[in-house]
Amino acid sequence: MSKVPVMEIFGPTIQGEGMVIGQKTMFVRTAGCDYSCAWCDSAFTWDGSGKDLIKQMQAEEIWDELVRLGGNGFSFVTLSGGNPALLKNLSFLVDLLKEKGIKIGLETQGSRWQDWFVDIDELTISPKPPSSKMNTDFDILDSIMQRLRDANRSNHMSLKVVVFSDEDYEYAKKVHLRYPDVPFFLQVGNDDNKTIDNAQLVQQLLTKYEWLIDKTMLDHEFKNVKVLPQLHTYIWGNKRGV
Ligand SMILES: C[S@@+](CC[C@H](N)C(=O)[O-])C[C@H]1O[C@@H](n2cnc3c(N)ncnc32)[C@H](O)[C@@H]1O
Ligand SMILES: Nc1nc2[nH]cc(C(=O)O)c2c(=O)[nH]1
Ligand code: SF4
Ligand SMILES: [Mg+2]
Repeated sequence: MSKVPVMEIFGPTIQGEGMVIGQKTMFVRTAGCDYSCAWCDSAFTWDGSGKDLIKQMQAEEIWDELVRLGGNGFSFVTLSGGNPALLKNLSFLVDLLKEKGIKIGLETQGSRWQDWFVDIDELTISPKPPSSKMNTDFDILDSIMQRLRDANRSNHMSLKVVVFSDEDYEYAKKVHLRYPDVPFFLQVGNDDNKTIDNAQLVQQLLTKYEWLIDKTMLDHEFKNVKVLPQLHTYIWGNKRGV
């Protein structure tokens, strides 16, 4: 059937990350991931802790929920997870959103390809650095980047690497230099993704943001790059569904 496992639908909120940071958007978060990043801030999508929240939904049901939450006050929907790229059937939702005139964003890590990627307006590929404990399959990543280029999607995609350490930073640079023409974003890692002490979290994140900016500004090999915070964490901390 044409259903997909949905973990949560929320919004309107702002896109807190990457190429369309600040964009008013709704979110559809799918369940399941082929990775298990050490610092995943959405581990409930894959570690079993959120399994009772998973709903198998048709595209029309997802649309109804988006409209129930957002009324006619939204024009952008971001698909995230988990890894939405595990789900061939998301093509039905992508088609429906296009039909409704809604712009679509996607967050994925670059481990899987889906044909519906070419219909995404703002596609973020976020390969994972060493601190995640995941290994990047660069053959797969190369083929995804090539397919997107071949489909003339270069203006609709970007790379985003989350950085927690010097080693992560070097990995990020390697990714950037491998695909130098693709818009590239560095993002501050949140290594305290359980705390409810927002004041302390923000202090910590600001310090790390300054560290990442300082490092990048002194680096002559990293030229055309944007250094961003994970904006929503500076506003809502680790709260879910925002
Ligand atoms: C939860 S993931 C879901 C989409 C997809 N699985 C991916 O990783 O790109 C969405 C984004 O959040 C980032 N992220 C996850 N945990 C984070 C953390 N603790 N600090 C900063 N960014 C994080 C990921 O790197 C990714 O760019
Ligand atoms: N506001 C907000 N922006 C986000 N950008 C990427 C998110 C994600 O979890 O994929 C996310 C999220 O969960 N909330
Ligand atoms: S790839 Fe994304 S959702 Fe999957 S574990 Fe890593 S950060 Fe979490
Ligand atoms: Mg998130």
